[in-house]
Amino acid sequence: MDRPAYGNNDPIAAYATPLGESALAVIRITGDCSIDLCSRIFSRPAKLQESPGNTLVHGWIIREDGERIDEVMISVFRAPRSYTGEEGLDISCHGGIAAAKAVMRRLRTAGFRDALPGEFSFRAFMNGKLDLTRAESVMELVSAKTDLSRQHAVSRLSGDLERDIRSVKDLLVKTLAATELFLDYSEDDGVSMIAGGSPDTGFIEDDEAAGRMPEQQAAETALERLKALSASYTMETLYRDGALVVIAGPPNAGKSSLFNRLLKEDRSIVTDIPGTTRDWIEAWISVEGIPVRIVDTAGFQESEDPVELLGIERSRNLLAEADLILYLIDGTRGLTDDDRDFFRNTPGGGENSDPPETAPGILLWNKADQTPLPEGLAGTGAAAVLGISAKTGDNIQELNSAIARLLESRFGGTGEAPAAGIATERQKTLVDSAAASVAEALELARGEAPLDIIAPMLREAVNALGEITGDVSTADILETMFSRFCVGK
Ligand SMILES: Nc1nc2c(ncn2[C@@H]2O[C@H](COP(=O)(O)OP(=O)(O)OP(=O)(O)O)[C@@H](O)[C@H]2O)c(=O)[nH]1
Ligand SMILES: [Mg+2]
Repeated sequence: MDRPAYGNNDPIAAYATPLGESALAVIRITGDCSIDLCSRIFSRPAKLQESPGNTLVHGWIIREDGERIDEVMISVFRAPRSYTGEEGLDISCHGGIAAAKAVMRRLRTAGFRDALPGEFSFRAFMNGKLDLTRAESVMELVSAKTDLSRQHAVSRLSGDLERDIRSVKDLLVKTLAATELFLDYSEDDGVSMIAGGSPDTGFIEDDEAAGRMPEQQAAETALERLKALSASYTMETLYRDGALVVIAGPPNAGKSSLFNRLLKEDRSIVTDIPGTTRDWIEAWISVEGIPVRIVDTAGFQESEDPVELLGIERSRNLLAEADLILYLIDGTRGLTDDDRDFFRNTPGGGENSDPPETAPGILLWNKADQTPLPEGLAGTGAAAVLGISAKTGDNIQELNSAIARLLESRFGGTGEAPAAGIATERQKTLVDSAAASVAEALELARGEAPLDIIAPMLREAVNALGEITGDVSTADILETMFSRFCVGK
């Protein structure tokens, strides 16, 4: 395979921690002769050169004239027992911009070049330390927003997805091998090359009736598993990217109070003056492990004030983008015609809204501490109705569960505990392409098409799956993928 423009095993260096005031900063280096090169700018060169892998060495990074730059601890890694599979060092220097930059400058003069984005993981892949699904999960882990998204990324990093993909691939290889073997015999002996063959060729066992290909059951199982993997993608995007949940409703209903309650922080201004919130305000929260971008909006009301009107218009625009709407009413005032109209006319309002795929809405009867939710409040078209108190926190736990369940079902969840599935657009495209090829192969077999037309479809599917793990990959694909990583990873 051609190597991408990432180059060879040059000694490279990168900040592994953000540049800023902190106790420590870590600079990673890897590549040919990196230990030797680093020892030339280190106060104890012999000690560093002799250090076995997975040990720590204390000393100073020094200038050419011997002046000390910073006191550091160096973790030594020897090939192949390192993240990249090459020899390398993690230099822990003092935190703060000046110290880390000075060490980095010194490394450049010693012969290290700055690493490109993803270059460390790229080398790990090239040296067989990670397959592509694991390499991708490294970035997912770095950007995980909640504990659950971290768990899913860790599962992929541990190889769960890789194993799953490889086992589906094995099923297809079984069908492909049997099909090709059958083709080889057919060519030699001039027997039927139609799927399933004809019973009198003697090549087809009794259980392989016409309209079937050899080892067809394996291909059928593979197709089912590919479909399930493809369906897992939307749920994974929910855990990875999160969802937009908008709090809307009439003025003074308690929207900002609810926003603060969900955030567990007094962020949005609360007063008893209707029209307090004029522009929307947002924050990220975790709702049962789902990252949620929650937005507090201006209450809908007639107004002459151009600023308030703009705020209301922005609120309405946000509703169109929302994945879920929390429509809050003031229970002490009860449900008004305007509230019913909201569920009838607004995108997101009710099952019969048009278009139907817009967000569901939960009707929240707030201030239930003063006026409890009346029984049998029906006919609103809301996906759920709950009495809550933003002030006392009553029923907020139930609200969190309702939000999580509705988001999961909107993102294709089945109600079962989520298992880690496919996580990137790249994986999804390849899984879909493999599924399409297998489906076509099965369709052709059912139509008793010749096996020499079917075999290439199976091969395409096997190749697509190989591309997911990186067994089959081109320089272009690798370059595009790793360049999305951050520097130092
Ligand atoms: N009793 C009671 N009062 C509440 C509750 N939630 C909010 N309030 C009060 O209702 C008033 C309005 O609350 P806000 O949170 O500012 O309402 P809002 O919907 O953001 O109002 P606007 O920004 O003006 O649209 C405040 O005086 C709150 O203290 C509740 O659950 N129970
Ligand atoms: Mg408000």
